[in-house]
Amino acid sequence: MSDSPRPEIPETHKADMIQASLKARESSYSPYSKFRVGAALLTQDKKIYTGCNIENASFGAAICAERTAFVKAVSEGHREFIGIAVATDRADASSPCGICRQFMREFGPHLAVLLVNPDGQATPTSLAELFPMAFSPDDL
Ligand SMILES: O=c1ccn([C@H]2C[C@H](O)[C@@H](CO)O2)c(=O)[nH]1
Repeated sequence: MSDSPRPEIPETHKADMIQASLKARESSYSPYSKFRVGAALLTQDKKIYTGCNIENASFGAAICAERTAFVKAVSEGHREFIGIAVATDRADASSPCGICRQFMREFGPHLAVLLVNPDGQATPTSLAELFPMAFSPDDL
């Protein structure tokens, strides 16, 4: 692990990111788990892409909110990101799954992560903290 300071979402965008993640959560298609997740991803040039989890009758075909947001942003030409806010219905918030951590790591280790609860309270962390010693493009 590196000793570099934790990356942060700029104060100018924090409230918008929190609100965008909570709003994206409302689009969650989660009839099976009933676990709603919304994500808001901030690109280097300060655009916000949102995503929600989208489940499927073939359970393994579900996609998480974080990856939905990344897929939308990358497919619009973005490759560099500042941070992501992730909102769930849990009062103590919850943390991105392992597949999403790997997916996010592809686009760099310096990602700020905000874990948002339904009241909009946000716990700051980072991808480096959530996913130390990751397998990354540098390994290939
Ligand atoms: O980081 C995560 C973890 C889970 N989910 C979704 C997948 C599934 O629809 C539901 C329950 O696992 O939550 C996300 O969107 N992001």
